[in-house]
Amino acid sequence: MSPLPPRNLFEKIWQSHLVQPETAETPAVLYVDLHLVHEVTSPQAFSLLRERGLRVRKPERTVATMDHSTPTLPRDAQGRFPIADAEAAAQLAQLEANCEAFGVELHTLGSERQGIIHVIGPELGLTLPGSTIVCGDSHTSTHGAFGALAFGIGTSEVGHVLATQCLLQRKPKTMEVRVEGHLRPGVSAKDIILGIIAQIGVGGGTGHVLEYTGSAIRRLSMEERMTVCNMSIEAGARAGLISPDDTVFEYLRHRSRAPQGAAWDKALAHWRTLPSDPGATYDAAVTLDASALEPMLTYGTHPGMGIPVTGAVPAPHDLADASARNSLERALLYMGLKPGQRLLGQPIDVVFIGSCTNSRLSDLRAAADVFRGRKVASRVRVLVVPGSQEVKRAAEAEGLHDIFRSAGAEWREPGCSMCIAMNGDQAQPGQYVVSTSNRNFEGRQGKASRTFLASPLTAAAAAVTGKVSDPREFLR
Ligand SMILES: CC(C)[C@H](C(=O)O)[C@@H](O)C(=O)O
Ligand code: SF4
Repeated sequence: MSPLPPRNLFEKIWQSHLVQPETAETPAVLYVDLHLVHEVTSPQAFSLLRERGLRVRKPERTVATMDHSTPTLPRDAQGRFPIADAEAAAQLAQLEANCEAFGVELHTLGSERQGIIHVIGPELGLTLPGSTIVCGDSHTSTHGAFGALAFGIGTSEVGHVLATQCLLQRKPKTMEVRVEGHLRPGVSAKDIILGIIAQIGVGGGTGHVLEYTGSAIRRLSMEERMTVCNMSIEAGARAGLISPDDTVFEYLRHRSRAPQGAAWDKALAHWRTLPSDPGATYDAAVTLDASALEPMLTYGTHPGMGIPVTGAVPAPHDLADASARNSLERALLYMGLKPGQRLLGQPIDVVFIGSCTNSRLSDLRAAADVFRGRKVASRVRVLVVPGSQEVKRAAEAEGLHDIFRSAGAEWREPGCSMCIAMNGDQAQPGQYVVSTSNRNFEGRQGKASRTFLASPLTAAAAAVTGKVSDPREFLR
């Protein structure tokens, strides 16, 4: 008997969840282990079930939270949540009613485990290696950090999954993204992923599932791995994942919803079979040298427009391709930046530390290290928004909130907040925001606002100087 050909992690998960293979006419049918739900992309999906008289196929494999439209200010004197507008209020009320009617677990506003969906899934121990996870949200790729195959899906697919616990999907291709070498001080996981996207472009991963490999990835903590996988979608990829190892298993051990006792031992034995086999191949491959990376900053209006923070903005006339030249010209006009300009010293107005990319405890600690004993620059507004109630409690237990507040930053309640500005937390027209989130699209953080994406360290450095700064000058 000939041995099985080596398989990569994606192929193993795909094959073990395949209900029906794809044909020329129909996509594959894939079983979904975990369906995560939030208020923005679920209302129409639940309406679809109502119209058809369907129930949720597996409520026990469906978990919802409120995150996008939730206020990050506490209850007012009357005990009411300061919800931004009628639309936000309607979304939140609908999710509550839908979860109640369909028997879905909901982490409602103000409850103990509420937070950004991609922060609470891992925290609760719901995100497991080798599983398939979907959510009506593009940053579902975050869960790939655990060696799960995690897809962002659209609202109609949310309806399909609610009704059937299955997803129709064409088989993606695979791409190995190998990152070797040691990160230098002041360079973080966020800089790795901004570096990768700057290299391969916002379309570089299209049609592929990325598997991040290499010694630099192996050394990352669980939270850092989530930062990297989170932005896979910004490279155009269908998903991003990392073969699971002891870092993953140690993170999950004793999480409330992870398997316990004998079930844990059994799960662990299975998880150890998941990593890509030696000799496994991919449809494409790229490499990045972590030791050559510098702290990164985006200068434009998509996440691929990134440069080292010490670098100069590229000039449109240097680009041969007309459409690339046009898009750069447009981006620089929007951003109010000049070709060839250095970004160091560029004045900024707002700093946002939060989002499913960088709102976990280690992110807040990195920022707090810069703020400790320093003040936010005058006229700069700083919002620090933990990713979940659990992150908030943990940060407060070690006094991080005091550090932020003494520096002059606002310490908020958990949610998506100024990552997408759906809850009223927004920058003003023309303002420059250094943001630890994942998208710098036009108007995303407020009408006509301008976003520089960066790591928590780089964002905090800008907060205390009032301008784009090299975070390496603030290392202690
Ligand atoms: C609102 C939601 C559908 C959206 C997404 O899919 O990613 C949001 O989370 C975002 O980050 O832009
Ligand atoms: S934090 Fe931002 S990127 Fe993440 S789910 Fe919320 S809006 Fe989307």
